[in-house]
Amino acid sequence: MLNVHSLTKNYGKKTILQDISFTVSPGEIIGLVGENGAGKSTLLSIIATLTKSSSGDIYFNDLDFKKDRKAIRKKVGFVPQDIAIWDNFTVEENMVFFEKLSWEKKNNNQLKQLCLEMKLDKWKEPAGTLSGGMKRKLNLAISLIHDPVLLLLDEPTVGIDLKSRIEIGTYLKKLAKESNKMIIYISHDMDEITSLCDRIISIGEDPFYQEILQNNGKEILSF
Ligand SMILES: Nc1ncnc2c1ncn2[C@@H]1O[C@H](COP(=O)(O)OP(=O)(O)OP(=O)(O)O)[C@@H](O)[C@H]1O
Repeated sequence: MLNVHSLTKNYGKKTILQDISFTVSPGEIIGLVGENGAGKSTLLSIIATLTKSSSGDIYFNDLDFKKDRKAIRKKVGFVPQDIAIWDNFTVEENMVFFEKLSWEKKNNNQLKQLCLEMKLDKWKEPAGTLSGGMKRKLNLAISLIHDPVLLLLDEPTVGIDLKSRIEIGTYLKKLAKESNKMIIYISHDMDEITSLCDRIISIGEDPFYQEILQNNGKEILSF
C-alpha cells in the first residue's frame, strides 16, 4: 500500500501542495484531477522520488520515502507528460535499449509480448514513424519493463485518438485488476477519469472539478 500523510510542497514562499493525505491499495486506479498549475505533476514527481516534499511522510508498505528512495524507485514506473523514446530506433530497439537500463531482465519475446498486450504491433518500425497513440503506448510499455508495482501516469493519452485511448484504458484496468498494480492517473478528460478510476483525488481551489465529479458515485478526496 502507498500511504501519503500530510504532504506539503513549497517552492520558495509559494505553497503548491498543502496537507495532502491519501492511500492507494493494490489493484486500485486513482484519478488525479485539478486545474492547470494545481500541483498534480508535482505530486506525481514527489511519489516518483524525483522531487522532495517540504514536509509530510510517504510510505510504500514499510519503505520510507525519506530513507529508502533507491528501493522505492525499483517499484515505481513513471510516465511523464513528455514522450521519451528514441525516434531513430525501432520499437524493438527502444525496448531492448531500455531493458538494458532496467533492474529486471526480460528477453525479446517478453518485451514483444508487453507491447502486444497493449496492441502495439509495429515491432520493426522506427519509433519516429509511429502515430501519437503508438508512441504513447511505447512510452507506457517502456515504463513497465521492470515490473513496477506502482504506476504513475501523467496525461498518458493526451492528444491521441479514441481507439488508442480505449485500448490503453482497457489495458490499464486489466493490469490493475489482474496484476494487482496500483495506478495514479492524471487526466483533464473527466469521462476518461470516471470510467477508468476507482477513486478520485481533486487538488486546487477550483470547485469546477468537484462539481463535475460530484454525482458520478465515485469517492472523491478534495485538497
Ligand atoms: N521547479 C519548480 N520551481 C518553481 N515552481 C515550480 C516548479 N515546478 C513547478 N512549479 C510550479 O508549481 C505549480 C504546480 O505545477 P504542476 O506542474 O505540478 O501543476 P499541474 O497541476 O501538473 O499543471 P498542468 O495541468 O498544467 O500540467 C505551478 O505554479 C508551477 O509553476
